[in-house]
Amino acid sequence: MASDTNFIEDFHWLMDVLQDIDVGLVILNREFEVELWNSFMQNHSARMPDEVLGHSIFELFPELPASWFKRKAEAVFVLHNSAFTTWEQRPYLFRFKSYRPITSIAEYMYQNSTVIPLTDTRGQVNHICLIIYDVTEVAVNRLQLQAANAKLHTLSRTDGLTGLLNRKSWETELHVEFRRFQRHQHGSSLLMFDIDHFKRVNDTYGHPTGDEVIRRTAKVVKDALRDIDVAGRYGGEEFAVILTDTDASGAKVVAERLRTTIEQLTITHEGNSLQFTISLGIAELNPSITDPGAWIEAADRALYKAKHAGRNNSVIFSN
Ligand SMILES: Nc1nc2c(ncn2[C@@H]2O[C@H](COP(=O)(O)OP(=O)(O)OP(=O)(O)O)[C@@H](O)[C@H]2O)c(=O)[nH]1
Repeated sequence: MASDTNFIEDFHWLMDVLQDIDVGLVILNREFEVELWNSFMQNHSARMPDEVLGHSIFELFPELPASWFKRKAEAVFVLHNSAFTTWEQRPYLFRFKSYRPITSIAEYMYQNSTVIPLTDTRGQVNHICLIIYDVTEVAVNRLQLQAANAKLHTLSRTDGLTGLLNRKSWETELHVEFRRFQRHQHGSSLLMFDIDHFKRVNDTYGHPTGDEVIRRTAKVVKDALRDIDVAGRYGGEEFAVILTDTDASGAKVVAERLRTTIEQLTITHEGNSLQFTISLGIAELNPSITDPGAWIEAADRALYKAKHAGRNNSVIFSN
């Protein structure tokens, strides 16, 4: 008799603990009807046990992917092994709102979950227990770190003033394009251009206006190019563009479009109003260009010719 009383007391204590524990506990039968619903589940779903007990979990929570969950649960019923799902595989099983203050960026509670088999006195598994862990803090920290790393990666590749690729990452792209040419021998051209008499812009209007001229030039480049073209800020007021699948005559069309757009641009900055021009050099890749450095040199030589021919024009490289 005493041991019966102890057993009942132990059982009640155990139930109290399970009710109040800070993880979600749900017991389901073979029909996926809820047989236990602890206070964690109650609080986060705002559904009382009498609303859920005896009802199918899929009818109660349509967001729970039924066929996926049944497959997972079936393995637990049959093999008697536990199954684990992380928030990275599925952010949540139950769409509970996230209330934690530090996690304002998480609208919903991120969850890990385990499904464990419940063996009866005959050694059979006719019930499973679904355990839900709130891992919102871990998930949000991880996601913030990933976002910060992605941002850092982008920042390390781009030029702060213009948002174009910086010289180092642009040169990496040039090497990639050069290797692609060696394999496929497709047409590919390099455009290098430089703002004419830029020193005068700085000297006349000041450095901030000079910076604005560089920024606006970069914007013209971004607006004028196709997504596959790769533009970079090569130096102070020098820009470089890889025009993929473009021969010299195609590159000349792009160059002239850039040149005339910039020629027609009027920049107004800090009370200054000014116009400016650019000079461009074009070099189409051909088998006599044996490395990326020689390709840049060819475009640079064409640019030099454009400068010496009076500026505000574009020149195609020829030996
Ligand atoms: N405002 C500003 N000026 C820069 C920046 N980077 C380089 N410069 C200036 O750009 C000027 C380049 O002058 P030069 O190389 O003599 O060429 P230029 O005056 O454009 O003359 P040409 O190229 O021969 O037409 C220098 O005065 C640099 O100080 C920058 O980020 N911002």
